[in-house]
Amino acid sequence: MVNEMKNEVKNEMKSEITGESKIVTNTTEPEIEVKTATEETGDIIIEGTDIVRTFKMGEVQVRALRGVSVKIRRGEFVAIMGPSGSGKTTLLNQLGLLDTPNSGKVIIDEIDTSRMSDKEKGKFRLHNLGYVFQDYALLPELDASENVYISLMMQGKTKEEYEAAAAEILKAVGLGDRLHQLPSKMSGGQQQRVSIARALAHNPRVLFADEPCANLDSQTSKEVLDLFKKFNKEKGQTIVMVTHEEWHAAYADRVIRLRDGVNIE
Ligand SMILES: Nc1ncnc2c1ncn2[C@@H]1O[C@H](COP(=O)(O)OP(=O)(O)OP(=O)(O)O)[C@@H](O)[C@H]1O
Repeated sequence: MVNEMKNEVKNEMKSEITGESKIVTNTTEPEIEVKTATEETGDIIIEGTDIVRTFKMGEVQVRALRGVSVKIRRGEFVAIMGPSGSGKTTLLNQLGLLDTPNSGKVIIDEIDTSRMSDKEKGKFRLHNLGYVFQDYALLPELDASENVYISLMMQGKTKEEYEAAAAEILKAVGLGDRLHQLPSKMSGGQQQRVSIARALAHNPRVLFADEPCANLDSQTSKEVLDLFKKFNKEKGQTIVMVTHEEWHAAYADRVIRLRDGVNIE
């Protein structure tokens, strides 16, 4: 069953990665100012410099990012915040190598990713980065464990290794008793936990989360954010999370705020 799903998974991952399914209606041109990382010389894991991303929509050019520079330190929990259309997802996608900027650089762990081919980027993402999306992006035909270990299979781990790793991380997110449950039998919060387990199973250098609580009620959102905080504090997991909820900022060490031409920090 899992083997049969591999191609489908690859295609789904591809469309997730390319953002092909995203519907974009906002054609305004936001101006952006960013509360950039501090001048501290801590251990920088991500350095984005002068990132420009422009989208063409027919005759209209949407300048989503107008030269954004950010530094994120290893072990930091950073929230990217700002009003709708201010470029939060676009910035996350550049930092997470899900999209390519028109100009500017993204350096991850001293690796200049602008020199990578698409294939190299794909491999880098698979082995080094983890993603959580607002719609969970789980494969409905696979149970929790299979959803988690499919990317470990693709990385070439043995059956013993990937089954053990999936069980361990699902236990860590509080789903140790639901390894073989299908997503359709789970609540939204539980599905998001599976997707967090999937994102963390290979110990990524950075976890990227795009509005992970957008479809969850406040209590479940709190549980998901508590989980992020736990992995951040206990494992030193670097997390970059897009959110528009002000109360989520309290979970982050720092906020990168995008706003139409105004730095409100
Ligand atoms: N693929 C695309 N094609 C055309 N325009 C796009 C595309 N992606 C984003 N944009 C535009 O770029 C700008 C920034 O979009 P982005 O999704 O990054 O903002 P956001 O801050 O994440 O917004 P929201 O909070 O509503 O998700 C918007 O004007 C948006 O319409």
